Amino acid sequence: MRFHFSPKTPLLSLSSSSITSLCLRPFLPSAPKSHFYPSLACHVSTGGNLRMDSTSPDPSSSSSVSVDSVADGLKNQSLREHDISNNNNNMNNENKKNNGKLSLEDLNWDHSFVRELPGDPRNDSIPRQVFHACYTKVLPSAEVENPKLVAWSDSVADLLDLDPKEFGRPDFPLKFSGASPLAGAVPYAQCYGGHQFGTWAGQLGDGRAITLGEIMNSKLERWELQLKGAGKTPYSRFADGLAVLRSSIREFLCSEAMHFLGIPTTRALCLVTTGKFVTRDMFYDGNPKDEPGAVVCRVSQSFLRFGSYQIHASRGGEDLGIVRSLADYAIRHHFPHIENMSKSESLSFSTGDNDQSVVDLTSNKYAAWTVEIAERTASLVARWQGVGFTHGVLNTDNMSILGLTIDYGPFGFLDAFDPSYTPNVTDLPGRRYCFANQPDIGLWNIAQFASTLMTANLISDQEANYAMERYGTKFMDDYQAILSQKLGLQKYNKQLVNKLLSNLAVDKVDYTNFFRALSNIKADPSIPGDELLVPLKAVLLDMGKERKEAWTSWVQTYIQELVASGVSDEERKASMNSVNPKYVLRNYLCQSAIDAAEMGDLEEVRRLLKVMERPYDEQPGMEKYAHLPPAWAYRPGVCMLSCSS
Ligand SMILES: Nc1ncnc2c1ncn2[C@@H]1O[C@H](COP(=O)(O)OP(=O)(O)OP(=O)(O)O)[C@@H](O)[C@H]1O
Ligand SMILES: [Mg+2]
Repeated sequence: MRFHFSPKTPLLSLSSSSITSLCLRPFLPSAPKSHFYPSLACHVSTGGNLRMDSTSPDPSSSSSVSVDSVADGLKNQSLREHDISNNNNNMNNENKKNNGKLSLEDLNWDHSFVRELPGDPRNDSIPRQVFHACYTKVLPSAEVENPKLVAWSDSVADLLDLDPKEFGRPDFPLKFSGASPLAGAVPYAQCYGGHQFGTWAGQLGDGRAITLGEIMNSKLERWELQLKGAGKTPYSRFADGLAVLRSSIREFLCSEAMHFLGIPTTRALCLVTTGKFVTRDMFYDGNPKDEPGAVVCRVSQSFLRFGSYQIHASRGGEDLGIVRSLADYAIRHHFPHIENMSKSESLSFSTGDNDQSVVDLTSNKYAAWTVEIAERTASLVARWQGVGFTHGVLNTDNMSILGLTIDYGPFGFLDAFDPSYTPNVTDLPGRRYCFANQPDIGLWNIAQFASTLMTANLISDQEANYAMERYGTKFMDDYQAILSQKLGLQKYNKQLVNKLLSNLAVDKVDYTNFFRALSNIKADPSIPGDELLVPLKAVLLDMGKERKEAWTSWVQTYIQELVASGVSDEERKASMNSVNPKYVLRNYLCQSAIDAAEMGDLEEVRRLLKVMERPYDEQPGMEKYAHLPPAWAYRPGVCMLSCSS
């Protein structure tokens, strides 16, 4: 694969044939290629094209759930419920209690971001363009009344060395709704920009997320804490700075579900309700609805995004120096191996077939950094494809430089296999961010990022090309390895995979349940043809003769491959079940938990978290969480969502 990249010519005359071949383009509705590859303009265009849905609070609006019923329901949750010792049967945690575990007051804060990078001299939250600065110090300001803890993650507390007993403190919800300050925090909102749906949108920034600072744990890991939904900042533009319980439950649960699936992601420490209502326009009927407000405390080693760099490059002039400072900052704290890169390491790569030029990554740390970001992104997207995760809004402001899944908005896991699936109604016209396009979009976003660094003179066009090339190679390698593991095979068999994906799409087979059931196939070529589909009968539903024959033929080929691999059925089943989850956070499961929580019953959110913490285990008694979506799941707002939340 060879890309031509120059700041002067529009990028992405790129032929990403090797990626698109895996992207099931043949199954997609036709969308003009140019839609996916608009010209690269981040360093020349400053035109705003904001796509955020606005909110219009309307006091006269009717609401299906009254403020009082929810408030009462939430009030009834006694503090005893939040006592983590009642909830935590894990002996390890029991042993660790008070053994190196810290209270909120004892957390080890550091504030490297505000200390090392330029800040906004103003600290008000009036919406404005913030120039020459990476952040604005602002305090959480969401209105709060009797906030309640909805859910929490023991495993994230563990990352922070936080004593899980702290979740039971009466003032915990006040602190994590932002109503009462957390000792040691220095809150700020980050300035960033981004390409939204392929168009440069100018300054975006943390419009409703407020970072409290970074916590250094006993392993000297740095963890940034951020309250999402904590009120307005200078980056809120025309919106309210708030988040609703519905979207916060989705973000909280999916952050943790993805982590336990083994997919790099930002994490979530806790979710609290604010006790106040927030009005949102519903995309499906255009009516405003009052919903309970909420705040999620997100945790990540860093929330730096591609857009964190783009905004400064787009402004040019002295702000180009900020791109460099931000790159130095990221490398220093999050890519120390690159900082310490030894010249003696052999890191030279040929850039093309003719081999006229060689990229030496040891001579430019920014190039090595770009390549690593490209590879991490490729690896992340490959993992998404493996579990059927569709992000829904892969704008460059939602792309983490650490290769983490970030921003759980209108995401969705595939139920029936459909490469053109997008969970985001805003995306329906072009399906830019549909499941099958994610690998290409990852590359498009890397191209924007690389271009940003070129604009700041940190990398050459050759190095940018090389990073994109590495994206393609890494994606292919990881995707093929993941698909092979899912099939229980040591070697990637392209024909077998292509035929399988085609069959899955034709028959709209449930992606998760299919792979889980597949481990029941025995590597026995003597099984008669009419019995071959028996192990799959729960997942291959309502099939005519022709389709049965297509599947039988595929299973026959598959069995031949299994026999050739020589692995025992038991061993293969165990290894397949360790990569093919039984439980994924299907949108309808989220919705059930949301419906219950909005009525004041918080148990379903907590139960769902527990199930999603062990996605690869059978979990007897929890089988209903692996069921296909019921008919009601197809109502608008459940499997199809909007960005506005
Ligand atoms: N209710 C809101 N109030 C203020 N700003 C908002 C609101 N919703 C979204 N934004 C801002 O709009 C931009 C794009 O929104 P997007 O849906 O990607 O982000 P988000 O879900 O708020 O944030 P994040 O990427 O931090 O998870 C971001 O700058 C975001 O902060
Ligand atoms: Mg976002």
